[in-house]
Amino acid sequence: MQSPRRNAEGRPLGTCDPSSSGSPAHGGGSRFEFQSLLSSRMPGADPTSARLRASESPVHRRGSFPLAGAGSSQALPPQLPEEDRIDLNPSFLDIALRSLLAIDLWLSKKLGVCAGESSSWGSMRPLMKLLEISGHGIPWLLGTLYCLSRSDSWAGREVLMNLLFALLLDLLLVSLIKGLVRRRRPAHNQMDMFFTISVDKYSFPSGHTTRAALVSRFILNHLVLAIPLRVLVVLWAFILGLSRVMLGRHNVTDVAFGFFLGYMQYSIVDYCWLSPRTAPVLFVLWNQP
Ligand SMILES: CC(C)=CCC/C(C)=C/COP(=O)(O)O
Repeated sequence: MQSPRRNAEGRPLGTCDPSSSGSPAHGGGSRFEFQSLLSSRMPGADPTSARLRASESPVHRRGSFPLAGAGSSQALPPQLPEEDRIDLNPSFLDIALRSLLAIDLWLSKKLGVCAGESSSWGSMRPLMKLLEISGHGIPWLLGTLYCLSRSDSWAGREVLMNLLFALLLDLLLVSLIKGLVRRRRPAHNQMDMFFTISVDKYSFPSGHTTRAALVSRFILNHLVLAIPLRVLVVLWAFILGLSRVMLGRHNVTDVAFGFFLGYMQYSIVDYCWLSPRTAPVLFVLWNQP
């Protein structure tokens, strides 16, 4: 007759010491059999596979599986780095943020209909890229500098000087936040943007969107425009933001925060408004009509 299989302490599997035998508290019956099967291997018999099992199990990741330490401190699984552990007790805020992130990724993928030539709206891609150029920093900076050099009125120079300040502030803040947050662009994005700087490999926030919100608020406040043109300016900013997601350049939250940041940046510019009275040096330097 075949002899029963034994655990590391020499006890046949399916039995245990008298103090724990059959007690539900100690996991009697078949559950005990499972436990003794584990313990027959774990405490020193095969430390390598014990460690492997420990790292595979989410319970072991918490370092709280009772059998792991049974009888020997050597058998305790190694503590994993914090980021590798599964948090079994997340806070409400944690759950809310993770859900928002999941919705953001899902929606951004769904809306990324011009992300490639073969995408469902791939034929619209050239139009979206035209919109992209309309919100790029280079044409706005060069255009403002050109107008500043051609302006022959104090009022015009003051407005353009502040637009230049706004554009530079925007570049600075967006680069700073992109460098701090370091959120990668969506996986479906093709990195074929014209003239980017190093932080532009990151996506949060959308620089085109901050510029669109900032510039459109600036224009609405400092240019006298007919109503249809004012509507056009707002539409341009909105469609430019949307096109960032459609092109696959950004997630929805990058664009939403971009609108918010651009809007707030205008408030900063308005608060620090440069004029011949507040910044005389700047205006004297540019006083060559
Ligand atoms: C180098 C200059 C002057 C501007 C860079 C403009 C640019 C490529 C920004 C990235 O925008 P998104 O964050 O919307 O992709």
